[in-house]
Amino acid sequence: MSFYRNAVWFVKGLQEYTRSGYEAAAKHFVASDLEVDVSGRSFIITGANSGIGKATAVEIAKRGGTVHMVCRNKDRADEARTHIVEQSKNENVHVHIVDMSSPRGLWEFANSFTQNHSVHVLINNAGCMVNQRELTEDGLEKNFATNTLGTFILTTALIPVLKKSQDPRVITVSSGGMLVQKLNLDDLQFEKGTFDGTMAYAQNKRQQVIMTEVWARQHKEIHFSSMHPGWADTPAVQSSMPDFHAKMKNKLRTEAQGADTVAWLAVADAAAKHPSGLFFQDRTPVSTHLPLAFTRSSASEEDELMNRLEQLSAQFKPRLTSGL
Ligand SMILES: NC(=O)c1ccc[n+]([C@@H]2O[C@H](COP(=O)([O-])OP(=O)(O)OC[C@H]3O[C@@H](n4cnc5c(N)ncnc54)[C@H](O)[C@@H]3O)[C@@H](O)[C@H]2O)c1
Repeated sequence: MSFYRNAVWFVKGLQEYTRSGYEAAAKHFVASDLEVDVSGRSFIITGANSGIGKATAVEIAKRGGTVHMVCRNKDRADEARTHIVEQSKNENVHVHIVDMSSPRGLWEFANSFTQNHSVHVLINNAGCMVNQRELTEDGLEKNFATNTLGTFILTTALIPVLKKSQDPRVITVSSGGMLVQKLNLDDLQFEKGTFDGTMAYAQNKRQQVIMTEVWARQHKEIHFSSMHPGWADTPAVQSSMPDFHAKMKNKLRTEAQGADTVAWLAVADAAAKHPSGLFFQDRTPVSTHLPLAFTRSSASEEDELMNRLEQLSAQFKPRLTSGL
């Protein structure tokens, strides 16, 4: 089954996820969708110092939005901030230093952030593909801690404040790679068998899509989406998938092309007209399953995922003053 899924996925990717796939899809885009002014709206973008996150930050800042960059490394974040301000001529770009793989750090960030700022749109963009099984200082597997638990905690912590905003949205940058994985509740932190970083990543990205669907059902006031940026030439692809990058580099999308649907989901009125909870590719909702791939999970399995994440994240929740 995994050979079938991988083969079908790769053929689909060559047609759709490449630069030529983007160019074909872009012929149907409505240019005026992005002709908006989002001054006064506040956007949190995780991993905004690089790749798709940085390109998204530029697009939002150009349209007047206030950008809150959530990044791990201060020097890299400050450098990216300078670039975003230069490109957009918008000074309302702020840096917050947070490690997405640190549950405690995330709870603390969300608590202090919400005491001083509003948020209209959360963009869960930070992500990693760590190819060896590594643990964080809390003993969590690193891909899981960053991609799944980090996304879960930041979103959960911000949902109450998002609900107080006008037209609140949450966009999670997942990956088409998730199409090869079925939710696996037996081994959330990849303790069993031989570790495969690509499959761990794809499993996390499947979990992000499921979280988005469940949140959309639970929180009707907020518009949730997940998305696939296509195959874009970013530092993550260069460092985590060097063979893929070497073979595909002439076919990869630019960072801006990868960011297009993220920005569209974040600012366009047309995006919010779609139902909440869908998975997008090139401004269009697409299936979250390949044909005959048997990757669907049951509602009870999906609830179980959310319960496990809730329990795990609660272990790291400090006593906080604002009652998050
Ligand atoms: N580039 C692609 O082809 C592609 C395809 C599918 C999905 N994606 C997804 O797009 C998103 C952005 O990736 P990219 O390709 O732009 O790569 P990138 O390396 O340029 O960006 C990833 C960002 O996440 C940040 N990050 C990683 N771990 C973090 C942590 N623990 N704490 C805080 N920040 C952390 C990085 O510092 C970086 O800013 C990721 O979620 C990735 O999975 C990318």
